[in-house]
Amino acid sequence: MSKPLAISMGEPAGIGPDLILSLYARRAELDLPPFCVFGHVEFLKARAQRLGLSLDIAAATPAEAAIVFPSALPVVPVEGLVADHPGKASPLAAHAVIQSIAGAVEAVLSGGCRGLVTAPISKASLYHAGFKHPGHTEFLAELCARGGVAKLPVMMLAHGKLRAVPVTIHVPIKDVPGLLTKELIVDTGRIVAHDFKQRFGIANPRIAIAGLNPHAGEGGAIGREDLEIVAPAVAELQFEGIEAIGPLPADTLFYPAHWAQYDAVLAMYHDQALIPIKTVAFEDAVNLTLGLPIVRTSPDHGTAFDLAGTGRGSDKSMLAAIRMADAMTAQAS
Ligand SMILES: NC(=O)c1ccc[n+]([C@@H]2O[C@H](COP(=O)([O-])OP(=O)(O)OC[C@H]3O[C@@H](n4cnc5c(N)ncnc54)[C@H](O)[C@@H]3O)[C@@H](O)[C@H]2O)c1
Ligand SMILES: N[C@H](C(=O)O)[C@H](O)COP(=O)(O)O
Repeated sequence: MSKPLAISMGEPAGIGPDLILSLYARRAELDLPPFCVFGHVEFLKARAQRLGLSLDIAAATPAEAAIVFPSALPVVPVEGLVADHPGKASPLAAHAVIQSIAGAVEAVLSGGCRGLVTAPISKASLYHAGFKHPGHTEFLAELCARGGVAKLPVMMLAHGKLRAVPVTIHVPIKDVPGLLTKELIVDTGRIVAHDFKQRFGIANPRIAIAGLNPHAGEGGAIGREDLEIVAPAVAELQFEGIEAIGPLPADTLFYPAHWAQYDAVLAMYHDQALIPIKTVAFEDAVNLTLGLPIVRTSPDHGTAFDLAGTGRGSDKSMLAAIRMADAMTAQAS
């Protein structure tokens, strides 16, 4: 019997539980691999009823999940309070949201599950409850840390061959130039090269590296970071044998004939990477974390509070996240 994927339930007031339930309802038609949700049985039953989905939902351990999956949605119970109030996020749910992620990660690290798919969290609600991490990406690095030392987590959004990696992630835009260092770009490029080889079978990925400033600084006339930080990082990666190209002007990097020459684009900040891919592939792109000892995928969208509990949200990106995690961990099933 194959090992299940672990799915964290995400923000209970958001769209994540809806997508998990609607995909589970179509498991046979979609030929889905077995998965278990780290969450609350009663909450998921209430949401399924609200959505008009007639499903069996049962508490299970990861070891039982693959057997239970054909007849009932397996739920690994987590601690904490969760109520079915779509669109109305409460910091009271934060403990359960965090326990869901932590439990799912532990199940993958211990070998009970083969990969992690996370449903969207409400970052503002978690911050309000004292959560210290900017998002999943950074929290996962801490959960996977060995010997107290967390590795650099790398965010990548992917749709087909279009893959974009922000070097700085969840930070204020005013802080980006100060946080951008040659070492950070080189470390990110190394992790991308390593994980492409290990997880995607691409031995020598071509990595385009965007400039920070308009026109990649125009020879230093429009900001010096491209000359003094990005270009030396590209040179260092090339010296190490990694096919890095740049700094390239970011505004023209994402027209199809351009990015299609590369396996990944390293962008200097969050929106430089995410706007192009969410613009062309919002319903289909997947968010992955590289640099971890586990496979983690997620849909590319957030909690969509305006759609939670309505059944009108698209489950395509969540489906793509499950399929990608399944494909990346097939050998472990
Ligand atoms: N992986 C994650 O955990 C993750 C990812 C992105 C955003 N977020 C969080 O989600 C919250 C809301 O963020 P936001 O409003 O910027 O982005 P959002 O993606 O939740 O919503 C943006 C717009 O896209 C629509 N949308 C989102 N998902 C959809 C779907 N599946 N089908 C149809 N339409 C959909 C929404 O209705 C809304 O109009 C924030 O707290 C943010 O931090 C979490
Ligand atoms: N930056 C991501 C996005 O907009 O899609 C999102 O915030 C998710 O980040 P985490 O996976 O770190 O929660």
